[in-house]
Amino acid sequence: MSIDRNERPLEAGIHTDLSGRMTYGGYLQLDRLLSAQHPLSNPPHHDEMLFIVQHQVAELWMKLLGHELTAAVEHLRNDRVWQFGKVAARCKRVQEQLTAMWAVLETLTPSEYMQFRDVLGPSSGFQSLQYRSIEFLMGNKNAAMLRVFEYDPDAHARLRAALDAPSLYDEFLRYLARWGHAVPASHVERDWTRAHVHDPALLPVFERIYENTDIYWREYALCEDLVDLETQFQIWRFRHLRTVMRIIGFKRGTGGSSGAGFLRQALDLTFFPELFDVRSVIGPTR
Ligand code: HEM
Ligand SMILES: N[C@@H](CC(=O)c1ccccc1NC=O)C(=O)O
Repeated sequence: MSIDRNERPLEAGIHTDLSGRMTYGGYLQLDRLLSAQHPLSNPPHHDEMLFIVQHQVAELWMKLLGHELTAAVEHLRNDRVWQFGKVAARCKRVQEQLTAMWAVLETLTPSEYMQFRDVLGPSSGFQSLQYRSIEFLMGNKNAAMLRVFEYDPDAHARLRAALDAPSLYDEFLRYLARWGHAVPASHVERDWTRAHVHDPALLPVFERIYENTDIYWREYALCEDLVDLETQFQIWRFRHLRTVMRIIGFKRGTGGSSGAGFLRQALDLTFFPELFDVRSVIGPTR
């Protein structure tokens, strides 16, 4: 019995003749994925691998998040509330992964990072197409961000498409209008390229939902999903800021910004402001 030798025997059914057949590495294209980590420091700095892998993994999770959020918007557009909830639940789990990742990067000391930071030149996460697309998809539109992508016409066109399309919040407000809620017409048809700006006229809509959850339980569940998504997004931004402060303090960013001060301003951006504001006007209900 080979278990005595602390070995697990192969079972007879296990495939060992895999030439010309679908394999693990082939299906996942691991040869491409795992040959895309090239430290630029010379000689290679041990910690640059962490920096590269950390960003690549974040971009992979963002790929899934963008994919799921796009589906979520489509579900809302077609009144598929249950399907929306299912996709939103997955998005939240992905966001948790993205947030938990900061703890890995925080093992990089300030002086280790300074030993290879110069190889980054003017590159910065500020130029992440996927990150900016997700922000646009959620509703933080900002046409000025497109300028950063002028060097790459394909990326520019993709971000432009995200700017032009209704966001998650836009589709949510349109959903509410379709289902009889008093959403002002200015939210049902508008210039989608503009960021949503806080509108007190939306408060009665949400007040009615939050004060009558037994009637509007569908709408309430949707609202709370959006609140979760925004909260998770803000936690990611906050953890990014704290990691940045811990590693480069208040140095300027490689992307040309003031650094921590610039990132802190992002904490004041909001996707679904009325969903937080409504709580200030809710009274006791019986
Ligand atoms: C040593 C680690 C890191 C430092 C020191 C850092 C620093 C910065 C700074 C200073 C900015 C502002 C733009 C600039 O001037 O460069 C920025 C933006 C950004 N970084 Fe990082 N970052 C780090 C890691 C990461 C990681 C792991 C990601 C994940 C993809 C990331 C994603 C972003 C994004 C998306 C922005 C744009 C944020 C916005 O527009 O509000 N960063 N980063
Ligand atoms: N902005 C960072 C550099 C940086 O973190 C970075 C550089 C290249 C690719 C991704 C990056 N991550 C986030 O900004 C810095 O100022 O050190």
